[in-house]
Order: sequence, then C-alpha cells, then structure tokens
Amino acid sequence: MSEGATTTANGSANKKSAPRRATAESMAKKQREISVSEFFAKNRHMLGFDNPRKALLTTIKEAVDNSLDACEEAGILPEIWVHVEQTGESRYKAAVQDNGPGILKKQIPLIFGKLLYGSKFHRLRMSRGQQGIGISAAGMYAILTTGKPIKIVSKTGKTKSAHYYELRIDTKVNKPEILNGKGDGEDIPPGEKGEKYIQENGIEWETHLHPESPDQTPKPLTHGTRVSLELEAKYQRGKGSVDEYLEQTAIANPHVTLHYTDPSGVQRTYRRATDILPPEATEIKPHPYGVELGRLVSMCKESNESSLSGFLTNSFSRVSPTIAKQICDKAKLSTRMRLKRIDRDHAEQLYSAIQDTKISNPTTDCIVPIGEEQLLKGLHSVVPAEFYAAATRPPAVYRGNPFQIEVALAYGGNVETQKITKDLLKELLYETDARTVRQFLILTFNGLGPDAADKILKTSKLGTRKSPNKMKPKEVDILFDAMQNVNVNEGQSMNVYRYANRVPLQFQHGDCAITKTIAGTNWRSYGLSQSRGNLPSGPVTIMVHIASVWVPFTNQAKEAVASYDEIQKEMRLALQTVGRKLGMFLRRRMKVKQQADRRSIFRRYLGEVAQAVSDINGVEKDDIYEKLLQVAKKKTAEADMVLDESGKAVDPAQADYGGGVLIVQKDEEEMLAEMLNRPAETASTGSSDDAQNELFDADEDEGDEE
Ligand SMILES: Nc1ncnc2c1ncn2[C@@H]1O[C@H](COP(=O)(O)OP(=O)(O)OP(=O)(O)O)[C@@H](O)[C@H]1O
Repeated sequence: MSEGATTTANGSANKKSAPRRATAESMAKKQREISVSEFFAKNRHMLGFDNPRKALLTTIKEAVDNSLDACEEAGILPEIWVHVEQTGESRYKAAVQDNGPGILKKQIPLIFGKLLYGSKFHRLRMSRGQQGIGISAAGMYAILTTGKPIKIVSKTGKTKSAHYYELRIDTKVNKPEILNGKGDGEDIPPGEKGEKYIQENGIEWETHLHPESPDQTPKPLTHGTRVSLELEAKYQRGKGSVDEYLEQTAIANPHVTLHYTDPSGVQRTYRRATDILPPEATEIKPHPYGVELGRLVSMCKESNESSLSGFLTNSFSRVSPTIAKQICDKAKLSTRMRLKRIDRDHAEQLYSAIQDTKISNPTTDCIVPIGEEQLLKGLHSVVPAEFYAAATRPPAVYRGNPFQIEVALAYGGNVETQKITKDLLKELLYETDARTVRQFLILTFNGLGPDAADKILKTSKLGTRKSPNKMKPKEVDILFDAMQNVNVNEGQSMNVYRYANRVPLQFQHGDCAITKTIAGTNWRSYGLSQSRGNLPSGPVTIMVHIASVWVPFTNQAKEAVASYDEIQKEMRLALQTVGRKLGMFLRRRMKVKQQADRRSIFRRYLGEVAQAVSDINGVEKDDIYEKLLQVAKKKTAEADMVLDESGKAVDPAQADYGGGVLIVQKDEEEMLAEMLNRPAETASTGSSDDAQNELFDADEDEGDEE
C-alpha cells in the first residue's frame, strides 16, 4: 500500500488528500494568450500540412487559388505560372505567379505574414478562398521547416514600381517580420531600370504573357504577383499530386492559361479553351435563416444602424420593412427600438421570431456555375472517353446560403494504366511510397480498384508482396505489358473528381458529401455494376461541383464538403440526370451491338442462300444477294445508327438525350470490332448479370426523385 493511504474497517483504501502540486496562483503565471499562428504551427495538419507531400500540394493550391480569385475579381483573364524545383534531398522551391491586379505595398506584409488576414472572410461572395489563412499558413510552414523566408514580388501597373519583400511570420505575435530593404522591402522602378534591378538581384519574375497565337509577339506583363517559398516537401506524381491538382484545375477553369514546370524541368501549358471570363460573382448579405444566435448578437453590436428595423432591413437579404415589422411583432419588440438597447434576451426573442417568420429564399444570382457546355469541354479536353453528359441544377439554399450543384460524367476510353509510357512507369515506381506493387497500382492510378490491381498482378505473376522500388528491369517490363493488356474495365472503380468553387478537392474523399452521395446513388439502374454503398465500377469518370457563397467544408484545410441534407439532395438529383443519360447511351450501344451481331450472322449465310435460290429459280445470284442484303440492313437498321456531335441520333426516329451530352464518334469498324471481340463490353455497361437485367428490364427512373 502506498504511503499516505489508510485502510477502513471494510478494507477499502482511503487516500489522504495529496499535497497540492499547483495553486491557482502558480497556474495563473502559466496562463497566457495563445497566438493563432502558434496554434496552427502546432496543428499544421488542420491546414493541410500533415506530411511533406501534402505540404507541397497545399502550398501550390493556396497560391494558385488566390491568383485565380484575384484575376477573376479584377476581370482579368488569368495566366498563371507554376514552378516546382528540387533544392535539397527533401526540399523544394514552389513559385506561383499571376497576371492579376497585384497587391498594394502596405498590404503585402499583412497578407503573407499574418494568419487570418484577408478580403474574403467577412463577405458572402463566391470565391475559392474563404478564411484568410491559406497563403500565410504556407509561409509559416516554409519558415518552420527550412528557415527560408517567403518571397513576394507584386506590381499593380505599367508605370508603377514593383515591390519585393522577403518575409517571415513571427508566430508568437502573429505578425510579419520584413527581412529585406532594412525592414521596408525593396521598390523596383518601372521600365528598363527595374528590369536591370531584377536581373542583378536574381529576383524571379516572368516578364511577358504567353502569345495567344504563334506569330504574335508576347505582350509585356504589367501587373501581377509572384510568391515563392522553399519548404520541406516531397514531390510524387499520381493521385493527390500537384500534377493532378493542376490538371483538374484546368478542367474546371477553361478560361485559364496555366504553365507548369515540374521538378524534372518538364514544361506543360494548359491553354485556355475559352476567352470568356465567368460572369462576376455578386456579393450578398446574409440570410436571416442562416444566422445563428451568437452571430446575431455580434451583428447587433457591430451595426451602425440606430433602430431595430433599420438593422434588420439593411443587414440581411430578403428583409423588407414589412418583414422586419413581422419579425419585431413576433419578438414583441418595437421596430423603433434603439439597437444599442438590444441585450441577449432581446436577441433570443429576435432569433426565434426570425425562425417563425416566412422569409423568401436568398437571391441566387450570386452563384456562378461552370455551365454544362464548359463542363463538357473541360472534361473532354482532359479525359478521353466516348460519352460525356453534364447537368447543372438550379440554385438551392442550405442554412440560408445559396449553392448550386453540377455534375459531369465521362464514360469509356482508355484507362490510366494503358495511357502511360514505360519510362513514366519506371519513374513512378521509383518515386512511390507504396510498400507493395498492389498498393502502388491502387494509389497511383485513378479509378483502379483493388480488383483491377489483382487482375494485373495475376497476369504478370509478380506476386502481391513485391516492393515497387526494388523491381528489376525485366519485372518492370512484365508489369508494363500486363498493365497494357489486361482488361481492367470490370475491376475499375468510378473515378471521382470533386470540386468546390472550381477548386479540386483531393483528400478526405471518404468524409465528403460528394463521395457519400455518389456511393448512395443506385447506379445499377443506369447500367453500371455496384455493390451496395460503394462507388460503382466501370470506365467512368465523374465530376461533381458545388458552387456557393460559403462552402461548408469539414475542416480548415478545405478538403471535404459537409453532408447537409439539402446539398446531398441536389447532388443526388444531378447524378440521376447524368445517370439516366448514361443509361440511354449504354442501352443504345447494346442495341447497336445486338443488331451488328445479327447482321454479321445474316451476312455469313446470305451468299449461300442467294446461290441456292438462284439454282432453284435461275435468277441472277448477285441480284438476289443485293435484295437479301437490303432486307438484312432494314431489319438491323440500329447498327447503322449515327449520332451527331451533340449526341442526338441523326435519325429523327431515335429518342433525344435532352441536351448536355457529347458523344465522340468512334470509327464504325473500330466500334464493331470492339463490340464483337469484347462481349465483356456488356461489363462496362454493367458487368454483373443483375446490373444487366436491371438495365434492360427495370424502369430506368425507378428510385429517382425527379
Ligand atoms: N495573388 C494575389 N493577388 C491579389 N491578392 C491576393 C493574392 N494572394 C492573396 N491575395 C489577398 O490576400 C488575402 C489573403 O489570402 P489567403 O490565402 O491568406 O486567404 P484567403 O484566400 O482569403 O482564404 P483561404 O484561407 O480560404 O485561402 C486574400 O483574401 C486576397 O485579398
């Protein structure tokens, strides 16, 4: 028994009160304010810096998102340069430059050297950034891991000086520390003098815009911002990589020209597919239904309005003087009550009165969707496939916030494993962290599920435990051959691209409302095979976009969308719309295949039948053959069905998809050969028998909400 304990009659131990180790006074000495940057430096995973690979991606993402937001807000067609360069074994330099409006000199240190400083948090306007934390958090991570400052160059006009800053964030006080120009940054004069200064001081700055046509001389860049950071990082291609993020950004932002230089020095340019900027997103006031009690109290305190009625009508959307009166009546407060006198109890009365008053939904013209046409263009430019469908839902509202859902789908085409070269495969095997080849295949190639990986491994006979980094050249050859030749359509799981306000989301897919809604949709009625609650299988890529003035992310790293019922319902309806179109396409293809089968059987025997008939009645064999052929063609007319560019059957007798569809016509022979050689093609239209039966028997709209 330990010292200081006594035993009672019933044997239970009774501890003597232990000497107090700390007192309120001694604890008070340790209690102090925690700076927001200290907090996030310790909890960097909350901001997307949980490992070196993700840190590189998050840094680039924050900078590119800011560039796109700034350009669009200023009405400038964005051109962006991204440069990733290895500077040490686990160190990389990441630089992002844009042709945006630039940033005022006095604002630069605050934007890049102070957490929670930005222009977007306090307004309800659709933008990529929301919280005012992104780029300064990247700067803080850079300084914590390499000690190197964040470097910024920004220029606001042709005749204006550019400003060059080297900054670090002082985490103790969450304030910027300027390291160059004796604590005041450096000014770079416009014109030749400035160019010379940039060269002499080794400052990195793209000087010209990309020429729009090959013969045009490039225009000088007169405004923009470049941010450059050196951080502990890991560069790796495949799922969740910088490369993937940039490619997906190009899909959802067809108005952007993006130049990307990767660490091996390879340069890629995604040229803009349209010169039209998305319409300007308008700012709205909060809707009363979306404001919680605490927020209502602080809004009352912050408002400059004198009367309660003035506060309600001017601070919220959709509150007219009549609605304000109704709210006040229900709250038993006077419309003329001075706002300063509103206390917590009054606020509570107001809050419940708001919930009891019928207020129309907020205006939804503040949402700028990508649009079906651009979605189809974007997806087509990056995902080669045979069939594309897109659907943009009308705007809806969650918690008083307007939002809009869009979905695009691509079906068919080669799978990723068949698109890569042997050299790239070697590089990917060398770069990967995966412990086994099986893991490597699943982690690296989008949409390649465990079944497909097993199929490849079975064919290659490489064994499931092989380490990817230790493969011999001969084994790489075998793996490459298997990847090219194995039909993985069946084992492929749907490839999902998630977007929020045009930004690709690459992590936490399991927690995201988008993934959950796709998995909860019945894809079997649209011809895909799917086990309950999982993503469907097949060569399908799906893209889901939520546009909103405030996207409800599950965390500050903005990686997954929270599951609000209203949002999931809209997603389901959009998925069902493209699903129905896919079902129609697959059914038509199936018909074409069946008719092509029948025709080939007819053809096989027509010659012999024509000969036999000619022998009996003496009519010319060729004439009989031609006639029989015409009859066969008539009976199997579906096999000749041709679809126009928008996917409509050229034959008006065929049903219409109803728009939002793009079909890439395959060479007829190629299509027939593929269909005849690959009976498993029905697998891509639903590999299991169940799915197949459902496709043809069930009412396709069964279970649809609309
Ligand atoms: N390239 C740029 N050009 C012009 N302004 C910029 C640029 N980068 C950042 N800004 C300004 O700096 C502010 C802060 O950027 P930051 O990335 O820290 O947060 P945010 O984009 O507002 O929100 P989030 O934390 O969600 O990314 C932005 O709100 C914007 O006003």
